[in-house]
Amino acid sequence: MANIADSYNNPITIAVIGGTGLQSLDGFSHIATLKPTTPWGNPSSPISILHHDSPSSGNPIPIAFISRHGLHHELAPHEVPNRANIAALRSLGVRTIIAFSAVGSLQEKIKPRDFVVPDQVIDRTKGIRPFTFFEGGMVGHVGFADPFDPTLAQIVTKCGHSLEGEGVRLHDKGTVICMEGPAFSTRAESDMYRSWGGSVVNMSALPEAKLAKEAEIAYQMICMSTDYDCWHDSAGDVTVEMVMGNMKANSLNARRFVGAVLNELSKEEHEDLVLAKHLEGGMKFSGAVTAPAGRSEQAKKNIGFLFPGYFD
Ligand SMILES: CSC[C@H]1O[C@H](OP(=O)(O)O)[C@H](O)[C@@H]1O
Ligand SMILES: Nc1ncnc2[nH]cnc12
Repeated sequence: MANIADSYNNPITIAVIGGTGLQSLDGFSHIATLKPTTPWGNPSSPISILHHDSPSSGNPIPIAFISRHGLHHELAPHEVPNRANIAALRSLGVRTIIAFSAVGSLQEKIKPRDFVVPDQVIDRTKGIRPFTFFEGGMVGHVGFADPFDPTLAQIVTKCGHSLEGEGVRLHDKGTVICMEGPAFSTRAESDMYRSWGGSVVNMSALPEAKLAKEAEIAYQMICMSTDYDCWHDSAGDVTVEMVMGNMKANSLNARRFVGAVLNELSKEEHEDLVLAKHLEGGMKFSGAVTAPAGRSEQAKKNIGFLFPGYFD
């Protein structure tokens, strides 16, 4: 086996966060394994740096990969260190994240193994997960009307559609209900989410998407339906076996989907998007409200890790 380095000296702009059943990304050269630490602790897993050969330039593009629930799925949804994950990725240079999630379907037309590129989210977490970088002496309010990045979404949906007919079915909009878990929903909750217009349900979209937004990172989740939760008359109530079974059966398509997105993002024409130029400076110029005299030393240190030099 080739030597895997423990450092990587060039900036890495694109990351993939893998969820249930997607704890690694095969088919890429594994160049380095990094173990960064942040003011918010350590990420869910060591960060694998993978080289992806850009089909347009032929040059290798580095991709950072984190396994959301740890290398062996040892972290429950409410235990995922989301702030450490996002801060560690940002500190490596990451400005674009493709996040993968196994979800329950709330609509008949979203069948198990279908993919959904959501454009909205409803928060049903219970406030027990740390959900912001801006606290303890530095207040900030980020716009969250579009929780996912609309331009990145266009690229992701185009890539997904290009795989259709090869076993991939894609829905290019949808509302994710992010529930607390780890227990699955009651039938009354599942019916309520359907009445709200929810498309799919998971336990991971938040605060991940919110923290990425605060960190000025373009973020899009790709969901793969694994079950009909517990509202469906004949499909049977969701179980872990159902989720894992469908994830495993369709993992090749999930990996092909992610690979197609990485191929597209590595094109020069997307350079500004991948660097999230459209988000750059948002927190500095309009997000943070605390006047210099009110900022605590600790908050300055923490926010300085995320945005070196922004608030000096
Ligand atoms: C194992 S079933 C519930 C679990 O699956 C999803 O994980 P992820 O979003 O990381 O793919 C869901 O959000 C729950 O955490
Ligand atoms: N039914 C469900 N509810 C919440 N998270 C899920 N992940 C996969 N299926 C799910």
